[in-house]
This record gives sequence, C-alpha cells and structure tokens, in this order.
Amino acid sequence: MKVKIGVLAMQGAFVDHEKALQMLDCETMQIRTVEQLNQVQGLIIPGGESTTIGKLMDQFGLIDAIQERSSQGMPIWGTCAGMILLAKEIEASDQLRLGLMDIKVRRNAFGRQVDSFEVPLDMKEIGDEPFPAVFIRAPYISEKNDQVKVLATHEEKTVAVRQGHLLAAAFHPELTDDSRMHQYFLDMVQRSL
Ligand SMILES: NC(=O)CC[C@H](N)C(=O)O
Repeated sequence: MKVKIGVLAMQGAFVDHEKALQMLDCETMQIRTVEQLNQVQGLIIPGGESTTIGKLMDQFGLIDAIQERSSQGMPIWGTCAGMILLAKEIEASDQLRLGLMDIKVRRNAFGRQVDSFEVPLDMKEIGDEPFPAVFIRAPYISEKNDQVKVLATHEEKTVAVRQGHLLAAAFHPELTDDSRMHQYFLDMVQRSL
C-alpha cells in the first residue's frame, strides 16, 4: 500500500509541497483537522509565516495532536517557517510552536539585504550533486544538542538537520524541481512503518 503524507495547510507554501510529493510514489493530503492528521503516516510543515501558522494550528487543536503523533514516531519535516515551528527555542520570541526538536533558531537570520537567494548546497545525505536551495527570509539554527545531526551548512550556518524521525530545512525544497529531499523524507516515512 502507498503511504499517505500530509501537508499542513494552514497558510504558506503547502500547494508546492503537495505538487513535489505527487511526482513521487505516495499519496498526499492537505491537513486542516485532527481527523485528517490521523489518516497520514508522515507530515510536512511548510514555509510561510510561522506566527500565523502557529496560531492557526493552535485554534484547530493541531499542536497537541501533532505532538502526540510525534511521540509515537511519525516522521515530520519542517521547511523554513515549519523548521521554526519544530524548534524548542526561537530567539527573542514566545510565539506558539510544536517545540519538538532540540534546536534553537534565529528568524529572518540572513539579513534584510538578502531577503531571498539560491545556492548550491552540499548535502551528502541525499547524494553527491549539490542541492539547489532557495532561501526566502530564512531562519538558521544557532544552537543544537548532540541528538541533532547536521545535514547542511551555508556560510558556516546550520541550515538542515535531522533528529531521528524529525527533519528540518531552513530553505524551500518544494520550489525547485529537484525532488531528492522529498524522496529522502518519503524514505523516512516508509521505514517508520
Ligand atoms: N519563507 C519562510 O517560511 C519565512 C519564515 C518567516 N520569516 C517566519 O519567521 O515565519
């Protein structure tokens, strides 16, 4: 049976993640309710505005529900704002969050003059070819503990990590036609079953 991967659809870049997943061998579902969450075997939290996504998740009862599924080992991947929402610590912010990963993040961390840029990123975990990473008002990881594995850095800043069943990237893999990160997450989901 094909696995079904949910894309949290509160706000932000969820449609592009769905399109990226549809190129792969899996089913997808937009997630707005706890009932929908309970029908998927993995979850992507997209980029967007992390404060808005956090508030909406809370209103829909999804913070508790996602924390519960995570405690049972369901793979979760946060990109950009989604990475912020996965972090236990967000510098200078008390915004609502899932707080699942042992990372501290800094929002809008690459400075105003470079709101958005694309770089070839070395990420051996997904292959030898560099990954075309699109950063949009991106955060980075300023601290982490030993449980967290660094997958990629840009200018010595940590921008992609994995902690067991949790994956986070500061950039937007759904905006390129390189599907290796989505395939990597799909593999995590298939292995978790
Ligand atoms: N592209 C993005 O997801 C940007 C994240 C946004 N700066 C935030 O803090 O929520």
